Amino acid sequence: MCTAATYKTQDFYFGRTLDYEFSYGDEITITPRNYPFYFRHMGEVISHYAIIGMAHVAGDYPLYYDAVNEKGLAMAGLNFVGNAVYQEAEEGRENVAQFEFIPWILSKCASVKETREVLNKINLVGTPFSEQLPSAQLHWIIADENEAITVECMKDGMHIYDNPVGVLTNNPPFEQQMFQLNNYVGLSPKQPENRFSDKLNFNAYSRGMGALGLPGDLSSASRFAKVAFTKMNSFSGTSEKESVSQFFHILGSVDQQRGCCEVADGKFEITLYTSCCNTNKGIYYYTTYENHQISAVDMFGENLNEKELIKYPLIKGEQIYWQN
Ligand SMILES: C[C@H](CCC(=O)NCCS(=O)(=O)O)[C@H]1CC[C@H]2[C@@H]3[C@H](O)C[C@@H]4C[C@H](O)CC[C@]4(C)[C@H]3C[C@H](O)[C@]12C
Repeated sequence: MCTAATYKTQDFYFGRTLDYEFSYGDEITITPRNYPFYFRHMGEVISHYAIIGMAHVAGDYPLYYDAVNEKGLAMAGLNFVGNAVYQEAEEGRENVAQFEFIPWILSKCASVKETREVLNKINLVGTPFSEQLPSAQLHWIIADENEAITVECMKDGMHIYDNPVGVLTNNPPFEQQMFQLNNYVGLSPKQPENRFSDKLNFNAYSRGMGALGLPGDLSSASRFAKVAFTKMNSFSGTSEKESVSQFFHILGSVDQQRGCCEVADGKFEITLYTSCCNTNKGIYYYTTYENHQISAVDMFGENLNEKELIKYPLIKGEQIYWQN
């Protein structure tokens, strides 16, 4: 399972949890402006916007999971198993392989508005990256500081939804996730008022009872409601540190601990990493399952006119600050 969210204070933040039972070998990867992209069906793009994000780099190609470009457009792919259906390549259309989707959009679009136009022309195809890395069944959230959308390719074609809540998890399809939020309309961060019956006396014996009924399990539909409630009611200062801290708390509401989601005998899905990107400043913050200290890579700290990928391995292992 995975969860993605957006958050706006002074700047705009975008990030995700990557929940899985193993890592593909992920690195913070900066694709500078002159790294040549060779798109399988669309040819070469020599110069483009710079991108920073989490990727598995295979054969010098950045297979991005989530990323943001230098214009502040952000995008993440999350599992959509059993629902994602890609098309066959067609003559005369902009055929983009599923693994190229993030590079294709982030290399050329500066906003969601521009993305919508590019999406109208795309035919998202299932061409695999390699025999070892076949097509992943995903859906995507794409966001800038003004709006967010969800893109789902299903058997009846590509759907582009406005995403007013700015979150995405996994199954079921996005329209159903949004519909199910109706179940929680009565929840509130305030203490509950008695609407049950004026013939009974109630005692709000604990704080937090206004949100009683908010799910806490790890299913995708439950995480959608949990993180939507947390994000929509989130309150923080607007400084960088306060915003980043709050963002990690928002995604912390759907963190997966080893042991609670068994996907095969003795194999557990966990939150391998959590990311938070300041899309305005091009800074990629992250924590990993074993390292709660926030680490960061600043895209603009690099020479973005280079041609070679710039990679930073994840810092793993707890960084404990001893006070005596
Ligand atoms: C496994 C990841 C998604 C995690 C997730 O959503 N878990 C939910 C589990 S569940 O459904 O709810 O059960 C996805 C997100 C991005 C994916 C990667 C990216 O799409 C980039 C390439 C794409 C290649 O086609 C396959 C390898 C790959 C390197 C992908 C491997 C894997 O499918 C990733 C890492």
